[in-house]
Amino acid sequence: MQFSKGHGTGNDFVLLPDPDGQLDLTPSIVAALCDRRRGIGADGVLRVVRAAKHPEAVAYAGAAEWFMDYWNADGSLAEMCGNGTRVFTRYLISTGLAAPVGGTLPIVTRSGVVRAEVGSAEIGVDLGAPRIGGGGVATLGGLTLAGTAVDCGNPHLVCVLPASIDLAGLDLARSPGFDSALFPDGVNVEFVSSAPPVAGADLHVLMRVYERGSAETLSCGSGACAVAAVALRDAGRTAGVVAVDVPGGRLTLTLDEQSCWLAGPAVLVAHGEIDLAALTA
Ligand SMILES: N[C@@H](CCC[C@H](N)C(=O)O)C(=O)O
Repeated sequence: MQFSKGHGTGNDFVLLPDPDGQLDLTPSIVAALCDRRRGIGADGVLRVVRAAKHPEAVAYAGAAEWFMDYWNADGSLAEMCGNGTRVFTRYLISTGLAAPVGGTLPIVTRSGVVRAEVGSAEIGVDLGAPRIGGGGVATLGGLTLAGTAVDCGNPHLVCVLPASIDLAGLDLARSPGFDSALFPDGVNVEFVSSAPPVAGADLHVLMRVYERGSAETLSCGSGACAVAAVALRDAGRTAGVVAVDVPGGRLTLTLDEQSCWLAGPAVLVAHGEIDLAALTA
């Protein structure tokens, strides 16, 4: 089976072209593909399938041709993947499967249709306005950290660290604890600290994330949207540009009441063939 490998600020994906929805993709195949020793290795899988050919996307086939069928590294499904939509767009354009019209390309996700905007190096995507919810807590080692629930299509808990806690020193080798009554389907947990001002942004923060289904990753686009929304709220603003530095690079978030543009690099690094039978043997 053909595959490509790509990443957005180090959040990496295996892309599987399956335009007619014929591949019987299973959680165990996804987990094997994402295995960094026995498989290709990735934070998730993006199956590239026509919306008209996938039962979860067919209702949107009039609005967008392609469905990003996103799977986490552990084989679970997620509603949204911000960096995934940007890498998916790069793949569609570079393979000639789609071309932007007026610079934009619509993509179907489990969370509805998002609009990607294609620049030469960067790809931006409008994930829609994040919905800020109530408070929650994350536990990590001996720490109990206050957070804010944010819905970006998928669930997030944004924990802004007190100045006394060093972001780089957090041990994210294991999942943080969270309130499963508040997040019955699990949650992506972001840890945030402030950073000195940078040109072109109203606010600048540092972020690490422990992703539902993928453990700690170098970047999370929807997580960066959630973090930017909380940073703007805490600054008493409803709109603005937030630079979010993740271990894999910089994402730029531009928010107003209606939209959240997530922009950053999206690159394809490999194309090849994988033996699915050997992978799961
Ligand atoms: N890395 C992604 C988010 C992927 C899905 C997430 N792990 C979940 O289960 O919700 C991003 O860039 O948004």
